Amino acid sequence: MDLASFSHGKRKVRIGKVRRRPNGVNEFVEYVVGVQLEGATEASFTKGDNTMVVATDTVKNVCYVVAKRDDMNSPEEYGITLARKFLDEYSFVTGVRVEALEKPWSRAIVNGSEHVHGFLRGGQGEHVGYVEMRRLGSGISTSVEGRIEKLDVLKTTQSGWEKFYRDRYTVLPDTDERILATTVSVVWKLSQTQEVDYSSIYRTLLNCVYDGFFGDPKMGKYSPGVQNTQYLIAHRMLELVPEISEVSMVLPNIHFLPCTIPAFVKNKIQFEDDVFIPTDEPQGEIRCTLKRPTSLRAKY
Ligand SMILES: O=c1[nH]c(=O)c2[nH]c(=O)[nH]c2[nH]1
Repeated sequence: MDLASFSHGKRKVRIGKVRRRPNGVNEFVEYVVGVQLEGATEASFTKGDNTMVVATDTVKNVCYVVAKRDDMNSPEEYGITLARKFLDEYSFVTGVRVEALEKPWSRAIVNGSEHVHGFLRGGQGEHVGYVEMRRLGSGISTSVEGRIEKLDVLKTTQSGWEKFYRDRYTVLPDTDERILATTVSVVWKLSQTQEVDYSSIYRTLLNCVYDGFFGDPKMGKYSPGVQNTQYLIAHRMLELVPEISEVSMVLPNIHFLPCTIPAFVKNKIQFEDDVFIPTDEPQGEIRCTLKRPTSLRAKY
């Protein structure tokens, strides 16, 4: 029997970090980190020989050592520093995969002013950095992905789903008026990993989601379907951020059903796009990946 693939590490390493600025303002970030190490550790699986295995407890400790030294400005940067530390420290480790997820905390506003050291669990989704670093000849190869996860968004109008394919199994009527709700997941690949402002890219891409999904604050923007809205958001992301080569999005369509329960019908109460029944499942699931055409890829 062949041992086809193997690695080991720690997941769910939770780290909180306070940056105390000289002006008395404190910043706070919380990360949840996962690390997998690759190397010649077959013997620990096949023979119980652990001599070349960095204990997962040590892996966890290294996460905290790097958190002490790194500014933790973005999950991507922290992931790069952490992956590099494992390769520098352990010559027998050949590859590292790091996932760092930033939990959303936002500064508290008290009586209209930003608090210097108070934070609220904020609801703007989660920012994840994913780094793979491997020894390659005498050098090191690095690939970095950023992600937005668990970003719940909803709009109460300016959404429809019409003129889709119909057959004898179709019951859904056309509509140009519905609630559109989803939990946004985006993954973007970086075509360069040095001198990248990962936080700024994250904020720009988050804004692409807001802009593409909600549209103008007064007017909104009509969505003819999750497919088109998703495509336009990903397209705008690639237009605005030259450092990314590829964007993938997964958008569930979380259905809010018109409330037409028998009590409504019996009492001649009309549904007027007002009372809905929120549902958890089933959900539509719409996916796409957009890549920059090869000829237009930035040359780094
Ligand atoms: O935006 C949508 N895309 C679909 O593919 C679909 N299918 C469906 O039943 N409702 C919707 N809505």
